Amino acid sequence: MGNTAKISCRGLWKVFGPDPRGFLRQHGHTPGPGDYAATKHVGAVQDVSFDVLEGEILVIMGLSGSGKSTLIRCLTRLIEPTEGQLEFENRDLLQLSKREHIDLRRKKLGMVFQHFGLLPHRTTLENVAFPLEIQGVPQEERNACARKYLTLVGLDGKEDFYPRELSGGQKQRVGIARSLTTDPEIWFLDEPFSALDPLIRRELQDEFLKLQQSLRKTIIFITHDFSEALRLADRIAIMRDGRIVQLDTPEMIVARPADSYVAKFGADAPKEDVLSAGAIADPNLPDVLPAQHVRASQKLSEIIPQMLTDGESRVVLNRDNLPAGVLTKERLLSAVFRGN
Ligand SMILES: Nc1ncnc2c1ncn2[C@@H]1O[C@H](COP(=O)(O)OP(=O)(O)OP(=O)(O)O)[C@@H](O)[C@H]1O
Repeated sequence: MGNTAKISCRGLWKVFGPDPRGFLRQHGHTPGPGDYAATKHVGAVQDVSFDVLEGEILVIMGLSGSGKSTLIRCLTRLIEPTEGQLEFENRDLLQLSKREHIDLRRKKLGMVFQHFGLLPHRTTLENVAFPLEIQGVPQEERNACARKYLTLVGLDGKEDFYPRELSGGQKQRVGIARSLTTDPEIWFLDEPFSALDPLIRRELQDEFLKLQQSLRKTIIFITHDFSEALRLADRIAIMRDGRIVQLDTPEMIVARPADSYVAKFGADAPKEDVLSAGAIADPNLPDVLPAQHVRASQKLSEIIPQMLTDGESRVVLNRDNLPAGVLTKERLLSAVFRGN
C-alpha cells in the first residue's frame, strides 16, 4: 500500500429531505438530531473526510443505517453529494459532466454488490463479458478476457451455465469476475459476501485476499461484519450516524478504540490474532532488559505459546532492532482477556 491518495473526500455531506442545501446553510453545517427530526431531513453522510490510498483495502464498517451505502454511492456518484469535495487522482470529480463521469465509472471503477445483479438470460461467460460489450469490445476479445477472469475466480467449466444453475457463492464469483474485466483502478464492494453462508463466505474472503495479492487494486469494501473487516482491511473506517468515528488499522481499532461504540465492536475480536507485541508493550524500559526478545510486529498468537511456557518477559524490538518496550506475561494475558 502506497501513500498516494487515489480518492480524497473532504467535508462530504448527503442529506435527504425537502431542501438539503438550505437545511445545511440554515444550521451552519452543525445540525443536531433534533434539527433533522423537526424538518424531516436525514443526515445519511455528515461531514466525512478521508483518503483512500493506492493499493489499500479500506473497509467501511458500521451498523445498519450508519450511512455506508450512501457514502459509497456518493463516491461513485450514483447519487450526488449535497456538499463537499471529491477528488479522484487529484481530479475534481464533482466538476465532471455526466458523460465524463459515466465514462470514468465504466473504465476506472469496478463495483460488486450483495445482490449479484446478473442478467438471467445470459450465460456466465456473457455476464462476465457484459461490461466490455457495452464498451464495444469485439466478441472474441471480450470472451477471451472474460475467460481469463473466470479462471481467476475458479469458475472454469461454468462458462455456459445460466445464473439459475449456479450456487450463491458461484454467482458472487461471477459478479467479482464481471467487475474486473474492465481492469478498474478502484474496486467498490458493497456487502458482497453478506448473502452467503458462513463457510462459503470465509472461503470467498480468502480467495478475495489472494486475488488482491496479485491484482493490487485500490479497494473500498463495505461490511457490517466486524470480523470480516478485521480479516480483510488494511484500514477500517467505522461509521455511526453518517460520520466516521474512527479510521485506523484493525489493530489500532481494537487496541485504542476512539469511543465506546468502537470498543463494543472490538470487545469480541480475537485479540491474539489482531494485536501485535508493539501495540501492547510497556514503553518504559527497565534498567536491565529481559534476555529474550520478540519483534514489535509479531502477533500475540505467535508469542503466547513460548511466553506462557517459560513465563519470562520479552524485550520488544522495533524495525531498527532497537528496544521499544517490554512485554510481561501479565501484560500479555491482560491484553488477550481484558482487551488492554
Ligand atoms: N433515498 C433516501 N431517502 C431518505 N433517506 C434515505 C435514503 N437512502 C438512505 N436513507 C437513510 O440514510 C441513512 C443511511 O442509510 P444507508 O443505506 O446509507 O445505511 P447503511 O449503513 O448502508 O445501512 P445497511 O447496512 O442497512 O445497508 C438511513 O437512515 C436511511 O434511512
